[in-house]
Amino acid sequence: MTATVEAQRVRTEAQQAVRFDGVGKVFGNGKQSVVALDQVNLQVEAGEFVCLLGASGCGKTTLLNLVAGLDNASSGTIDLSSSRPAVVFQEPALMPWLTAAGNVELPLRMAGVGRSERRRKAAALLDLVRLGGLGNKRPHELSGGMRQRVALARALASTADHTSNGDRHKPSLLLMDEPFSALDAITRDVLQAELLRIWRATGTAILFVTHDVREAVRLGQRVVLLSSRPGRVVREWTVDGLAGASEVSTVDEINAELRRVISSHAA
Ligand SMILES: Nc1ncnc2c1ncn2[C@@H]1O[C@H](COP(=O)(O)OP(=O)(O)OP(=O)(O)O)[C@@H](O)[C@H]1O
Repeated sequence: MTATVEAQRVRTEAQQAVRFDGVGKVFGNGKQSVVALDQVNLQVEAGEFVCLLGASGCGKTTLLNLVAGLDNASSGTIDLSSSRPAVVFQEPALMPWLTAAGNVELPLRMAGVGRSERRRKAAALLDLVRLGGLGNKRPHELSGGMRQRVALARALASTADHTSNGDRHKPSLLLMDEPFSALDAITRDVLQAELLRIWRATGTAILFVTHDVREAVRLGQRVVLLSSRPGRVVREWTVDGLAGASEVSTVDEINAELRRVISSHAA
């Protein structure tokens, strides 16, 4: 009986990667204060791919920072059931003095993974992002798209359940903050397809911030729209498996809603 309850508890925990209840974030005090987020309610299931969309300054990055533990919420609760989330930023932010493999190994080293295991895992992750054989290159020897692949492999190393500290039942969570927006259109298109392949291969949950409605609909299973400041969830769409005319009409609908949100803020 106890074992069943325990199994149920683990399963329930594993079904959600992160949950926000009434989350608010205020920067500063008094008249100078900025309410970045207000009463955000959102849940990302284990293994789910959610895209967060909103106008510039609506609090998307703030929200990711709260999940990543880079900042604290002013109100509400964030229930993080995943192993330590990893963030992929617009800029890959690799250590220039380390090789690609060295960059991927870094979070493994910090997690206390032994040397030979680190090497093995870093090589496997570089293979996963199709950089097998380039592990000895330094960041300046790689293209922008390749550097972002290394950053993705490093994030996967950081969030993967490779430790023996009891995180075994926890889902992994990847936070991505406009990771492809600095890339040219062709590279972006290729990396979007790669990210979908990697998401399916790893089963990690992804919370992906973007300004780009097409990107959100192409990648996400669910698209969540935040209002302009303060950011609050105004609407969401299930976009899993959309194609052809229904994909086009959903993109149009989300674009119209995004424009409405932006203009209501400007008014
Ligand atoms: N450290 C901070 N101190 C004060 N205000 C901040 C701070 N960080 C963010 N803000 C403000 O909070 C609001 C939300 O910022 P945030 O960067 O989260 O928006 P965003 O949706 O990610 O924007 P963008 O799409 O342009 O990157 C903005 O008005 C911003 O100026």
